[in-house]
Amino acid sequence: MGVLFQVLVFIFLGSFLHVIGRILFSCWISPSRTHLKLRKNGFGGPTPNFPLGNHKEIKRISRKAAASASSSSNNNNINATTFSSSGFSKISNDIHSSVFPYFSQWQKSHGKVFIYWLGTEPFLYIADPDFLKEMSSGVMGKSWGKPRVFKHDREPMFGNGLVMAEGDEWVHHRHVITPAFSPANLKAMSSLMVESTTRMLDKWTALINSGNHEIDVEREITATAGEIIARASFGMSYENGSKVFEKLRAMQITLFKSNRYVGVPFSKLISPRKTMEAKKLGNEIDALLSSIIKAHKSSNDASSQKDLLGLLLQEDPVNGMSGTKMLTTRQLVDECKTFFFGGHETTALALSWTMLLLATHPEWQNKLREEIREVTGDRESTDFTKVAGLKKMGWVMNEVLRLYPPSPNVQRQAREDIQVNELLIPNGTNMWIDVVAMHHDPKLWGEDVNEFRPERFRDDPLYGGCRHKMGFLPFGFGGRMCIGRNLMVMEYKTVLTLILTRFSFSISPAYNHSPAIMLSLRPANGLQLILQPL
Ligand code: HEM
Repeated sequence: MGVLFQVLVFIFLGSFLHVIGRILFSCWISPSRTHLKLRKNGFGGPTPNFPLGNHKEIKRISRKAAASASSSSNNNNINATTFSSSGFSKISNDIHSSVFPYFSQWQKSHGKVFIYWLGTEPFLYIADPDFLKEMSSGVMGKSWGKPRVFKHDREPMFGNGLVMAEGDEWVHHRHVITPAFSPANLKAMSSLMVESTTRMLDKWTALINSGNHEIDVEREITATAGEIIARASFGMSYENGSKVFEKLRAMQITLFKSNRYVGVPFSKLISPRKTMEAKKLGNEIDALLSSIIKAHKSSNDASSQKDLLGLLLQEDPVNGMSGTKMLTTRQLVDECKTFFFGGHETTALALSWTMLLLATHPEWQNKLREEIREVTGDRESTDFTKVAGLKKMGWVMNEVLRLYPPSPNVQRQAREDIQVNELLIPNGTNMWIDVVAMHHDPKLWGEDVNEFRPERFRDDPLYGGCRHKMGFLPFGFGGRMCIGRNLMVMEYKTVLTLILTRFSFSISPAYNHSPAIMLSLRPANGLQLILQPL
């Protein structure tokens, strides 16, 4: 008995010490090593504290910025929307210091490349396109990882879908999914886009006819983009699409609206209710999507073969494998979540910010209407190829993506040591690429950087005259660049064409200009516009 007891105590103590050792290694020794190697390169940064890293400072600076924004707003100052007696309104597009106040402040003392800490995870902050180019030039898409700390945090939302997959698994998924975005497949989705948008616009007309001219267009467009992605990508009915959409939205709010301590060990225990809630929503969404996939597999409906899910389930013509073998049901569920989320919110935000900027620049509303008339020939035409040829609309789109990039940052984690000239970025380094900072950098864009000037893209349609090719990254960079960008462009042009041919719009006095980050860059209080039928 005595010996058995001693053995049990020994095993218990051994396991306990093993667990403590592992925690110490992953929370302290390994990140400190990475940090030391990075410091050796001469990178500076704010001083971290164990175990919160720079979270405290981030919160303090954010609180201060919010307080000063609210007092400026009361004084009709920097971020406020201002109205003159004629009703003309003006907004400030100088948003970096309000959406990322801590980065903006740290940049002043530490430059455009520095180290900061989220909990026990060191991050290399990058807002220098030259450094980014040097760092990424020799690295293939499949060699980049995504920060494990975010994967963990966002697991209920994306699972291990394409956004999060790595290595050979990422190559396989990207290879299977890419053909689904071919021009022919996109064309087939175009009529669904027109249908869903027309339904939304008919609702707007009904609201206006009942005397309500003020509409929160962000809410409306987000719901419609959700419907479009649900129908076009997965052949979901409007009802099923709405169910998934509502649950994903609830999960996003649960995960990203509250104060979070990403990277802090055991941080999920700080708010167990939220963690449980996100997990429960995640399971419900998975169950719903599994049943949709099952129904899809047994469906003989020809139209369901053409949507994204249908294409993923089709036979591989070369290897004769069915999609079920190409991707497992678990993988399909994760891809559905990834596309549903990544595919509607970003596009809806691009359209919403466009509505805001066009509301404050009525001359551009007119220019676009004129172009639509010239290119499409008649008011109601949304012909896929004609809409694709709307050049000025393309400039407007790029300028909006520059000023208000829906994906405000891009992340990477090194999966091998990376040499940048004489510097070494060690394997495991997390990277945070600040897209908002680069898109608002006067050194890259000139002194008019915060002005809405779509004509920047007239002579340089890809980079808008940016002084560095890596300075304009609305869709990311390299092999991991957004797979849905062509779908987005088509949806953007189709929806905007339909809106502009039916309505003119201006900002409502109810609108409060507060761009904020909730994973994406969004208007914190919706986007209220006053609409007039044409
Ligand atoms: C305005 C609209 C959009 C914006 C601003 C946007 C932006 C981005 C960005 C910044 C990335 C990360 C790229 C990187 O890491 O280098 C990305 C990746 C991705 N996007 Fe988009 N996106 C948009 C629309 C869409 C649409 C419509 C879909 C799908 C229907 C989509 C699906 C994806 C997927 C699956 C990835 C992961 C690609 C990979 O890692 O291989 N996105 N997007």
